[in-house]
Amino acid sequence: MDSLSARTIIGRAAISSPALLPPQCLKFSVSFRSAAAPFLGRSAGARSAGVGRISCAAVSVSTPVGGTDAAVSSAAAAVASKPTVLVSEKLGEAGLEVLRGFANVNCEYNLSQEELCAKISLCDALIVRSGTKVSREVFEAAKGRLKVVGRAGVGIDNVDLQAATEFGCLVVNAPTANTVAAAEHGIALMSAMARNVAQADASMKAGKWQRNKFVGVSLVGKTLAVLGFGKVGSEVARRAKGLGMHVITHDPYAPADRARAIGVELVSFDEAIATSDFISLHMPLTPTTAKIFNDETFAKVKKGVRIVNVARGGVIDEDALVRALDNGTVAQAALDVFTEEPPHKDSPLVQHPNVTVTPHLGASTVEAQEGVAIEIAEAVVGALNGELAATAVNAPMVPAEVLSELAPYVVLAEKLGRLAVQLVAGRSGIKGVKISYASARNPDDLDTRILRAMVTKGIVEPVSSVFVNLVNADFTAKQRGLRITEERHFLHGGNPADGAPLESIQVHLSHVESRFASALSDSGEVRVEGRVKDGIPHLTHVGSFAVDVSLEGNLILCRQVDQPGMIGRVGNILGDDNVNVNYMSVGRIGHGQQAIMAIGVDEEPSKDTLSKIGDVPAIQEFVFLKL
Ligand SMILES: NC(=O)c1ccc[n+]([C@@H]2O[C@H](COP(=O)([O-])OP(=O)(O)OC[C@H]3O[C@@H](n4cnc5c(N)ncnc54)[C@H](O)[C@@H]3O)[C@@H](O)[C@H]2O)c1
Ligand SMILES: O=C(O)[C@H](O)COP(=O)(O)O
Repeated sequence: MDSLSARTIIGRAAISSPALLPPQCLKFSVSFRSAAAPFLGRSAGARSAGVGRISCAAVSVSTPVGGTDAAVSSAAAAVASKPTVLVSEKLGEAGLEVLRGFANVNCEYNLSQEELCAKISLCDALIVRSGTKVSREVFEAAKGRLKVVGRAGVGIDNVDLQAATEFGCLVVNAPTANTVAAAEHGIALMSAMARNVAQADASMKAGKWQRNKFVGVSLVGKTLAVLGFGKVGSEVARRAKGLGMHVITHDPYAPADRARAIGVELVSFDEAIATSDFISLHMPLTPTTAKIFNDETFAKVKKGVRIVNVARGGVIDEDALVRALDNGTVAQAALDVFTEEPPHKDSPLVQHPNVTVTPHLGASTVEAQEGVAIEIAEAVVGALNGELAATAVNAPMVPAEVLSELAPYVVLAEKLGRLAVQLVAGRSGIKGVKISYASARNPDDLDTRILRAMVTKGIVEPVSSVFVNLVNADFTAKQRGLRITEERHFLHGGNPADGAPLESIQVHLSHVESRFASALSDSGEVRVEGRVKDGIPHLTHVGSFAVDVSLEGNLILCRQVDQPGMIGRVGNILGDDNVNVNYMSVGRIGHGQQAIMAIGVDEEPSKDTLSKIGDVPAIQEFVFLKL
């Protein structure tokens, strides 16, 4: 019988029958449902470690042959006071040591989904890598006991965050410790691909000596496009420069000076893919980057390009890549990640002679795994102790009454952040963010932490793999070089007791270029303002223009010369594409002068429909924004 499938009772140890076990190793299991306070609470006895030997197999205690009942129950009490952590994938020893100093640790690898569900209600924390699916069923099966899921790595696409939040379970990750390992693997794959190392190795092991067949290409002097200039991408760029490559990068949200600092030029996506000999992918998998490499993109690359992917399989349409390899558009590919992992063994991509593959090894170095293990173990222990986790990825913590009052403003703040970031032109980068709140409340009575966090979330999430909440918002902003300032405008004359907590929120992004020039204020910053009307967030200003559109669905902003018939023309174009308009407003400078039309739409218009809107002669500029 293993320790986690043993009978559980709350608050005291349930000792399994000695008759079923060797007398030297009595096993028992306990539940800590009461040990964790509301937010993962502080478990008082958790640090007072043990009587007896507590092994990696969690709640396993040895007692000498003939040990007294008192000794057994004393050991039981010590174990009962510790939380239980299930580690479901291989974790570095140093991290296990940190965990063992605090908790009963159970390492059980390769669990099926059913086995994981069967054990989880006996665990306070679960630590995984990318191979364990922490689905809604797992949270349901935990029956409220699971307090923390620790992801020993960056990507948390294998954890159902929505379910975690619903079940009050904090999710933490280890975002930095495997950066260098991933970058090194990218460089290793690029070099191995260019020199046919894997193919030549297989050929020799098959008894052949094919020197002419495996002539490679050189890296020196070649152009490498790094797509995604975050933690891993910038380390790849640095290393590639050391190999004598000309490195360019595309990252719509990376500050230009960070790229300049290491001698890398920021270019547009089309320029990057059209001019490079090698492409290395380092962006997160988001709705925008999903299948960003597809038939259309491959048609624009330099013929014979070589592609490396150590990011996420889903950023490439794998069928399109096979076609591009077959017709020579792409000469070679080196892939560490796949849409489905593991991929089918007969996958035409994996079996393609011009493709080099590794089974998601980017983070798999001894050093990275030790680093990740320590990082995640400390985060999990801190969280079980009720401390704020800097790498938390879900679960905002705000008193219920504050949350309920601010609820519609929380939505407004996130949507304003989302709008603002989408209005920024590709290459200008974002550094300064100013949030202005107008309110009749005494500034001391207004807790804006969650609003600031939500603006940060709106700005960061659409463009990265980072998940932002109240816990990690400031940390994330700082890490990404965002300087967020807040300003409060006290509205005299209002009655704070009767009124809403806020009149309006403005988000300003300074020193950026905009995709929609009208979003720039007189002082040259992207500016959007919103209010809550009847509980619904509305956009009320874009740049210097007043508009009024509810922030639901998606948004089209058009600047045009004020003239009759514009609403009808654009409405008809959208109607022809079955796109439902849910809200529309026009704000203008003066009669017959410039005006801005803000159109809320339920569906996403096709490219063709958007270009028809752009073709309306009176429309000077327009932009489609996802809320
Ligand atoms: N293979 C592995 O084992 C392994 C290891 C570590 C990380 N990863 C993956 O690598 C990726 C990058 O990780 P990171 O830690 O550098 O993340 P990061 O958040 O530091 O960097 C991602 C960068 O991509 C940029 N970006 C977002 N949308 C983009 C777009 N449309 N085009 C170009 N750039 C865009 C962001 O601005 C950001 O700078 C993630 O997908 C991560 O899961 C894989
Ligand atoms: O997102 C990550 O950190 C990497 O993809 C590594 O995943 P792994 O921990 O399963 O190796």
